[in-house]
Amino acid sequence: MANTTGAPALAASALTKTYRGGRGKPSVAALGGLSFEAAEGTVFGLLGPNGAGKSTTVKILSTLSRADSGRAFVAGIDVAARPDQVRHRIGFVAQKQVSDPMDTGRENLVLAGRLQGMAGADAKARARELLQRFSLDEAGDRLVKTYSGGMARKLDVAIGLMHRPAVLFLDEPTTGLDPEARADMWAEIERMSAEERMTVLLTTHYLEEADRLASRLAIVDHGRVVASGTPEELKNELRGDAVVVELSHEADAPAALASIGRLDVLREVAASGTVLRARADVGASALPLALALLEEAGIRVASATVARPSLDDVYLSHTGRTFARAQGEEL
Ligand SMILES: Nc1ncnc2c1ncn2[C@@H]1O[C@H](COP(=O)(O)OP(=O)(O)OP(=O)(O)O)[C@@H](O)[C@H]1O
Repeated sequence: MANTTGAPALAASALTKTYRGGRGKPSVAALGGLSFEAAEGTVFGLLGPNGAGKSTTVKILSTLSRADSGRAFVAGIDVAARPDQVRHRIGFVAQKQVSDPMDTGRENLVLAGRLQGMAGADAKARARELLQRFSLDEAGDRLVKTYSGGMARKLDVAIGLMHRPAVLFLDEPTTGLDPEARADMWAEIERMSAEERMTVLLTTHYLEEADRLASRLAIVDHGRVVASGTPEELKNELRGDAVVVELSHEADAPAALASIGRLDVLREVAASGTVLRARADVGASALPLALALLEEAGIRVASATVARPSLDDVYLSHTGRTFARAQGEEL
């Protein structure tokens, strides 16, 4: 279903949402004025640690939940005012498995198509096409309970695609998959977005996944977008190289910070556990100076690297903490 309005495929504007506690539990402010726009035909990534507010945003955009304030649009249609119109245009692949393990893959697909109002022959043809596309054609007539985790996840994505949605929501599509199944899913998502010419909203807490798949992304932290752009733009915002030094002992971190903090070739020096991070215009010449100072102070170093900025550095520069640490805080 093409979007002929010229509006962005997806738009969220100043969304807020607080989950009321009840029974003595405190309220949780999940979204605190979240805004972004995604252009038609692109993969847009919402990247953030667990609890950042990604799923809440997806639920609001896909009409499953209502915002307390702010507005959300799919293909220019207000999701709160016209949820039925929005539902026809979207596919939603939730974190939990939706397929019935006691049916075959093909039966699951055909049923999903019929529930979406497709005629029987059309649903069967589309099921055949999607089983082939996701390399599930040989497994298509087996019960889903015999599928691997990666196969079941691909079937869930295919179910979301049955009615040819204009926008597909993929909520954490590779969580729980092993590295091989994850790489396979990435290749499928890339192929799918190219072939189906759909807009995909991908939520993920994997930096590598966002970097690889999203043409644009918004980094979400505590219910707000803290940075957005293409992965390259976000990384280019950070001038210079990342210098990373891992200490042998976390107890040395304060002394190490004080020591290398004196170097004026280093900026944004920060410690997180045993890891010290800083930025330098020329990392390769700043690193030996830093190591010399640490040695002078009697501080043992486990490893040291110089790298081009990563999305982790972008996250750190906007939130003051590393992605891994933010992830840990929420678990
Ligand atoms: N139904 C609910 N009731 C109460 N609190 C909720 C509910 N759903 C989410 N929350 C809270 O709202 C905040 C945002 O959660 P949300 O699921 O949107 O984050 P997320 O970024 O998608 O994380 P995850 O990757 O773990 O799903 C979290 O603090 C979470 O605990």
